[in-house]
Amino acid sequence: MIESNHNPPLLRDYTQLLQRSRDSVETKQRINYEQEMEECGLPLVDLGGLWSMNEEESVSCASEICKASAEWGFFQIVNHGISLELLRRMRKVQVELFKAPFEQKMASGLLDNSYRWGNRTATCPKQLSWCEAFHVPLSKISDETCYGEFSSLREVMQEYADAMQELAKSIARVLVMNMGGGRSLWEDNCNESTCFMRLNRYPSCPISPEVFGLVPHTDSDFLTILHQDEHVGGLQLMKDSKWVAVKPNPDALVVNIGDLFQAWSNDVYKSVEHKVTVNQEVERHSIAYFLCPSYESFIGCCDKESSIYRRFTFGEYRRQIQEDVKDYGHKVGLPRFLVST
Ligand SMILES: C=C1C[C@]23C[C@@]1(O)CC[C@H]2[C@@]12CC[C@H](O)[C@@](C)(C(=O)O1)[C@H]2[C@@H]3C(=O)O
Ligand SMILES: O=C(O)CCC(=O)C(=O)O
Ligand SMILES: [Fe+2]
Repeated sequence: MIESNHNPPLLRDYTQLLQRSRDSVETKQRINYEQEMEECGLPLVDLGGLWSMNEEESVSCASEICKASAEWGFFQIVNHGISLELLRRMRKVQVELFKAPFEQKMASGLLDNSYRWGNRTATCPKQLSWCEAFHVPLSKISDETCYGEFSSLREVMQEYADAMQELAKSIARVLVMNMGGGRSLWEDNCNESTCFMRLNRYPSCPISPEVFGLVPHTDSDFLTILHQDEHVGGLQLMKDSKWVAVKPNPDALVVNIGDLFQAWSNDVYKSVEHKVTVNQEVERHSIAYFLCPSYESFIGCCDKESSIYRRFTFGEYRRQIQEDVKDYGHKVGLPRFLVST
């Protein structure tokens, strides 16, 4: 593939590393495995029940959310209250943004300098991500100076972030109440300035399935709401020690539990590993909204007596991840914070 001037130079930068390991058994096994993947339907929750005045309906909807969070760590939601018109408008500006020349995305300070691409610190092919992203702190979304010539982005980003914030909080409230928790955990610590929004683009990839779109990871937040591409699949998650692919549902958003809810619930809710594969012919877009607390917030456990994780702040957690990515090429995550280690 000739890398057009809006694509990051992924192939050029990855070539050496790939050539060195092309013949390895590990790479060959991984490629065979990817080609055999089947699609699955995630638990589907109709959020209509949650907004309903009928108590039986709202109790049953809440219990579906909690069951899926404990058994899958992932579910899809319909009737979520976010208009299709807003989702499409946001997707349209996202597509336009990524069409900007690579140099401009890299160097013009766009969206608080939040542009990232690939993983050039990787030491083996399984650490390579074939993607570019803007990982934007919500505190910067209203700041006009972040947008440069993309000033029309601001209004829709703000509208999208506000809508996602409300939705994420409604789901988090259900999960907290189910464990008998009060409002203190996140109502006071997560707000419109502590969360993140990540705009992802996975360019078509001539060497798929040799590299991932996004390497296997768990999210480092309370929960994530994902608006994935309506037609192009690629998201896979771990279920019963096997990778399963998520079939795109144009009417649904995908919700997944992050590390912080797993820690807070003492492993009742599961922060499940997921990854993205790439496609030889078509590109894929997605937007993730991460519900996060402020860096100073302590992530305790709802049951302080029997907590399996030590208390830590979100800032401490993020720093440890960055250190581990630097030292080992990947995130270690919650196991680092177990009381017994
Ligand atoms: C190299 C890495 C950065 C990352 C953790 C990881 O080991 C693998 C995936 C990355 C990711 C993607 C989703 C989220 O944006 C993120 C915060 C996460 O939890 O996993 C990032 C991590 C990061 O940027 O620190
Ligand atoms: O693009 C996707 O489907 C998933 C993205 C993701 O996992 C993330 O941004 O954390
Ligand atoms: Fe993720």
